[in-house]
Amino acid sequence: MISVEEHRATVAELLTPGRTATLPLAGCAGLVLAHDVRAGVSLPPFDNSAMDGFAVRSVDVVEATEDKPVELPVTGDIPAGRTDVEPLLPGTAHRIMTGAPLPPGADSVVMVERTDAGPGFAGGDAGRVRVFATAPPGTHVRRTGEDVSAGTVALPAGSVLGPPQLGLAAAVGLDRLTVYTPPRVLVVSTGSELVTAPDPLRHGQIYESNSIMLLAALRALGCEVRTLRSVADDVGTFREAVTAELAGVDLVVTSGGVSAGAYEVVKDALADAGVRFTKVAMQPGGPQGCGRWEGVPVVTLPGNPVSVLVSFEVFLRPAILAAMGHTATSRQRVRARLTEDLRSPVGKRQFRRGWYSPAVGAVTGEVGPRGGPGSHLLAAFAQANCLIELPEEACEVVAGSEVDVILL
Ligand SMILES: Nc1nc2c(c(=O)[nH]1)N[C@H]1C(S)=C(S)[C@@H](COP(=O)(O)OP(=O)(O)OC[C@H]3O[C@@H](n4cnc5c(N)ncnc54)[C@H](O)[C@@H]3O)O[C@H]1N2
Ligand code: MOO
Repeated sequence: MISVEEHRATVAELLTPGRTATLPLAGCAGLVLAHDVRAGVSLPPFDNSAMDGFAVRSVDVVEATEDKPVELPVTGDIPAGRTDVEPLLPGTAHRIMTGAPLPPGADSVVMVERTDAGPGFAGGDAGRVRVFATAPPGTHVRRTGEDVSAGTVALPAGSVLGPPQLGLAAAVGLDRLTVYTPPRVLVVSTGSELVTAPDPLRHGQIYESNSIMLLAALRALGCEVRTLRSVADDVGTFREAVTAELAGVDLVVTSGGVSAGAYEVVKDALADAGVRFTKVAMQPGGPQGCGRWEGVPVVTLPGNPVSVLVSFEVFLRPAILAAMGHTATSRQRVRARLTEDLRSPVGKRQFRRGWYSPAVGAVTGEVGPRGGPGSHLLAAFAQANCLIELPEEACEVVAGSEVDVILL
């Protein structure tokens, strides 16, 4: 029997390093940047106005007050996007809009509300403006390079490309980025008892559910997923079905057929072909395997539905995130007070499904189990928002004690 950490490390090794690709920005959301990205332009690229108003020389309005406004002739109009801005002569003002380039000679902006033009430039005399307030140098001016300087690293390698990171890439003039691409995964559910809905069930058959769980979990990480939903417990059939789908696949994930029975199709097909089968000291998810088959990484999960999803959380999710360049690969963990007594097998780490209620003020959060330890209890998992992790040495954990909780 190997430890959770040993198997986690073996699975992680199998999946690194990740592939990279240069993709249009729209295809990069949620992915991780593979190289440093330097800004091709400064942000802002030019000194510009932060307000709708009038570009002035600060010295010209140094005496302006509500009672004694300074009146200036308006000799220019600068909407955003204007590229041929004339210099501002001393003793004059230019109408200027937010984002428009500051005219040479101007060093500040008076917002329109501080003039007789008023909001929307609806009032006053279009040829002249009365300014009611001073505008010391730099007032409402957004300086060139204040946000990013051209040539500097705007986004370091390893950045997770969420909305602000992608916005920044676009703002510095990039249309594509080199990112770690998510693995393309083939999910294979094995079991001669499996039927896919809406076909009718005969006694002894069950509806196949593992592949959709794995598909959802993998897609949530950004993976491309294909599924084989019910491959019979026959070595020849299994090999043929999987081989036919292997082209372009970076990872095969199977469920079922790995324990100690007589029809363990995954074990029988792959044990002599490069996949190592082991027992991990955990519950659920004890029987596990991983290795390469025809050069493609394969991770074999036990068939019980809860075991599948717990195994995904414990082994596959961190390994896939790491292969995608993420450094934060763990779920958020918290300590919480247990609301019920729990029993756990000594020598195995137990992952119980639970419901976590967050801390309120100084009181620690609470967690209660959802369903028993059985790895067939999928309905209970569907009511859970966390896993309660009970260590190998735990045996009886009494209500009120603090336990580790993994937030899903
Ligand atoms: N003698 C022993 N028996 C078992 C052991 C053991 O150590 N010694 N381990 C038990 C544990 S723990 C697990 S977990 C299971 C794992 O068995 P397999 O990986 O071989 O899985 P199967 O037998 O194929 O299936 C187990 C269970 O899950 C259902 N199943 C399978 N695939 C699906 C699917 N795609 N959708 C829905 N349900 C599925 C299947 O019908 C079985 O009920 O072995 C224990 N036995
Ligand atoms: O190891 Mo099994 O996954 O307990 O049901």
